[in-house]
Amino acid sequence: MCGIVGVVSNAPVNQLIYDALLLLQHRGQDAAGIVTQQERKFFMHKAKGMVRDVFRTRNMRALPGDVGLGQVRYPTAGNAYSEEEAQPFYVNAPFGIVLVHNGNLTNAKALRSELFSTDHRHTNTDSDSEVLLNVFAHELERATRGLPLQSEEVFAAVRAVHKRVKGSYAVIALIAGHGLLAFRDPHGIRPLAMGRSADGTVMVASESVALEGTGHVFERNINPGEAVFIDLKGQIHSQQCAENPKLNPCIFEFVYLARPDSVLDNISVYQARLNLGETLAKRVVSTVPPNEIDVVIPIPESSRPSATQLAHLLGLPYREGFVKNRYVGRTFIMPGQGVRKKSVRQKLNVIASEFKGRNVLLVDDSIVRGTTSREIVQMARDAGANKVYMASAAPPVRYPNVYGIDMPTSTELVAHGRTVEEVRQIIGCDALIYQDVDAMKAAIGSLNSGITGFDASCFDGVYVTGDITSDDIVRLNENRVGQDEAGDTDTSRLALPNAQEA
Ligand SMILES: O=P(O)(O)OC[C@H]1O[C@H](OP(=O)(O)OP(=O)(O)O)[C@H](O)[C@@H]1O
Ligand SMILES: NC(=O)CC[C@H](N)C(=O)O
Ligand SMILES: [Mg+2]
Repeated sequence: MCGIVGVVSNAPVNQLIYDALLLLQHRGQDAAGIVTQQERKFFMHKAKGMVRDVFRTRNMRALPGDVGLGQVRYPTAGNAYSEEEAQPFYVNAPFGIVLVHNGNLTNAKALRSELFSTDHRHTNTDSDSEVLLNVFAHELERATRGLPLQSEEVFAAVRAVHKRVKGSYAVIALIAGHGLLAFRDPHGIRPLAMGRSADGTVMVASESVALEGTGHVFERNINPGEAVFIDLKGQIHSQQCAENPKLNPCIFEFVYLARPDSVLDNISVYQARLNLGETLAKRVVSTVPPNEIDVVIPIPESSRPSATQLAHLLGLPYREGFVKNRYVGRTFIMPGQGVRKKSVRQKLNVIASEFKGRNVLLVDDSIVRGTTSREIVQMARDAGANKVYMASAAPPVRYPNVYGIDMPTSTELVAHGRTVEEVRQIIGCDALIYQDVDAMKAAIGSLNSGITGFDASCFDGVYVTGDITSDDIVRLNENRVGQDEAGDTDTSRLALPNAQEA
C-alpha cells in the first residue's frame, strides 16, 4: 500500500499536499513526491525517504499552483532502491499527465510488452504504476482523437483501463490544463475518499485521516470502478466505468495498514480493531483459562485497540510492557528482512517490572513473517516473565498478497504450510492463539452491510479478481529488487487453494 492525495483549490496547494502526505506516512516510508500545476506547467519533486526528509524549504517553494497531487511509496513492484520509481509518474502526451497509484497490477509484465509492441509507448522503469499511466494515456489519446477533452472522454479512457488492467489500483491523475481524475479498481481493493473544505477546496485521499487532518470534511468514498473528474473550477463529474463493480476492500487495511482514526468504506478502523479484540477474547478463553493470565500487554502500535478490548472482556489488567521508540518507522513495511529484524529491537524496549514473575498475554494485530513475535517473546522471557502467551487479532497469514501488500511469496510467511503448534514452537511462546478467518470477516463486515466480501487473500488464499495463477505469483516476484535477502526466490512451496494452475 501507498498513500495518495490530490487537491483542486483556489489557493496554493503545496503545503496542503505536504500536510496530507505526513498524515499518510504510515502507508509508505520509502519515497515521497509531489506535483503541482500552474498555467499548464507541472512542477515536481520526488525522492527516496520520508516526507520530512524529501521536502526542504527550497523544494516546497518550487511547487507553485492551485492544483496538485502527491504520494508516499511502499514498493510492491520493481525496485525498492530506485529513485526513478518514486511517484508521481509523468508522460507528456496526450495533454501532459501525472499519476499516483496505490495498489499492484498483476498483469504489468504483459501490459508492458503490449504497450511497446502495439501501442508504441516506452516505459523506462520496472514500476507497474508507470505501466498503468501509459495504458491510461494511450486510452485517453484514443478517446479524444485530437478533439478537445471533456469528462466523457476521460471516462471512456477509464473504462478501457478497467478492461486492460488487472490487479488493484486506487489512482489519482492530473491532466494538464483540464483537471484531476480519481478512480478505483472494480473491486475497490484499495481505499479512496473525497472531501471538501469550507473554502471550496476538493481533496481526494487514501484515508479519511488525510482529509480531516487538513481541514476537509469527508463527503464520500470513490466507489469501486467509479471515476471522478474534478475540473479546474472545482466542478465534479463522476461515472461508473466498470461493468461489474463489487466492493471487496482489502481486510488487511483494517487489521494493520490504515490508521485507527480513519474510516474506510464507511467502517471505522478503530471499531474494526475493537471488534477483532472481542472475537479474539473468545478464542483465548478456549485455549488459556483467564485465571492463568496475570496481565494483557499489547505490542505497539497497531494492536492496541484489539488488546484493550480483549483485556476488558476477560476482566484482566491491561498494561504497557513495551515502549516504542517513536523515531523508528513501521518495521513490516521496511524492505529487507535484515533491517526489519534489527528494527524490532531498536523500536521496542521492555518495562521489565511488568513482566517479572508474571504470566503475560502478548497481543499483536498480526503475525506475518514472525520477526516481531519471535523477538518480543524472547524479550519478555529475558525480562523475567513466567509464562508468555501470544495472541494475534488476525488469523494466520498463509498466502502471498498480490494486491499491494509486500508479502509476495509464501516461503517468507511463518504460518505458511505450518500448523499453529509448529508456529508456536518457532515463535517460542507457551501458547499461541490466532483469530479465526470467518470470525475476522464477520467482526469487520458487520460494520458495513454494503460489503459483499473482503479481499482476505493472505488469510484464505482466495483472490477476488479471480484471475491469479501460481505462475503469476512467481512472475510478480521475479523482478523485485531490494526485498528480503534470503528465501524470497524459493517459490517451491507455493500452494494456492483457488489459484488456477497455469
Ligand atoms: O510478523 P512480522 O513480519 O514481524 O509482522 C507483523 C508485525 O509488523 C507490524 O508492526 P509494525 O512495526 O510494522 O507497525 P506498528 O508499529 O503499526 O505495529 C504488525 O503490527 C506486527 O507487529
Ligand atoms: N504499495 C503500493 O501501493 C505500491 C504502488 C506500486 N505498485 C509501487 O510499487 O510503487
Ligand atoms: Mg506491530
